[in-house]
Amino acid sequence: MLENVKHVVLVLSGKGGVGKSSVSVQLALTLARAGKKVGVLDIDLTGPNIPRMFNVEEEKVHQAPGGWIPVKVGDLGSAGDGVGSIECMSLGFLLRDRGDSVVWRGPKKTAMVRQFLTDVLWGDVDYLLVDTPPGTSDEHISLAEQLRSVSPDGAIVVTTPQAISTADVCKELNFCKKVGLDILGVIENMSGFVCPHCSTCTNIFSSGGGAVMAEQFGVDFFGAVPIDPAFNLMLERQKETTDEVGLLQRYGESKLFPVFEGITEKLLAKTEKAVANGSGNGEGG
Ligand SMILES: Nc1ncnc2c1ncn2[C@@H]1O[C@H](COP(=O)(O)OP(=O)(O)OP(=O)(O)O)[C@@H](O)[C@H]1O
Ligand code: SF4
Repeated sequence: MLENVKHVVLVLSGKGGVGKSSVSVQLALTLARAGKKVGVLDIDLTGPNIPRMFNVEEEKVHQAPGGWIPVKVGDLGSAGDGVGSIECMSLGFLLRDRGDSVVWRGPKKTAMVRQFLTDVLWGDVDYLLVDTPPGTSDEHISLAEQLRSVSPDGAIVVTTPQAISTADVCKELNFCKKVGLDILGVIENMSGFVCPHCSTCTNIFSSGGGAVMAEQFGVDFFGAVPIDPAFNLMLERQKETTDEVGLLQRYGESKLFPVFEGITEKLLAKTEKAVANGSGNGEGG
């Protein structure tokens, strides 16, 4: 139920493993630091990573009379005044065994996604980020058509420098056009490597292609995000961390945070301008 959701933003990629889920998580953290109430809907049925990344994989989803109640990410801590909130919903919460994988055929997946879009009791949410399964196949086209029913503000396309040198990104952008999804912006992830010893950022692969490609397609380039092993460690060590410092504050110290602050500013400028012009998520207020 999306009545109280102001903006719906899809996070897409043509290929798996390019960092779609970590981009969704970082957008959520940065938006929450900016005071926004954020929902993350993980419909990546083959690899529902969001619960693990937010360290809520042991949580149970409760069923209320009107639908599922999303799981609140509890350990955000304080990162100053006016901090928002994050809640999430993922197929991962519904699998009996966390190690189970989903080997469903198209119609069953489509039914599950429909249920996820209609039967989750989101409260007042400023931004609902939808982490979608990777790909541009026929199955994804029908999924994207379903997603259009929730009147998204548009899609953020995640790519990597390697993908830019192939036809993958063009395929992704053409896919969005074909299914009538607005592209809010492109993010080039894994663009360079932040050394864990001296913090120097080195371009391992070519970089800058994302910006050039975005220009060629006439879409906005939101930013280039380097690989930072410390970011992975931060997520992995959440269970062992016993100090009072919450996830928002810890992420605020990450080398990737300033990059996502820039990306989030562009997202806010674009989506809030659309509302001012009267073309935001049709479901929300
Ligand atoms: N910029 C980055 N710095 C460090 N690690 C990263 C970065 N981006 C992604 N990763 C790591 O790479 C791995 C794959 O990323 P992620 O799960 O976000 O990709 P995905 O595109 O969502 O994959 P899938 O297609 O399986 O859903 C994860 O372990 C993630 O933490
Ligand atoms: S980036 Fe280069 S100089 Fe810096 S620690 Fe790593 S290897 Fe050494």
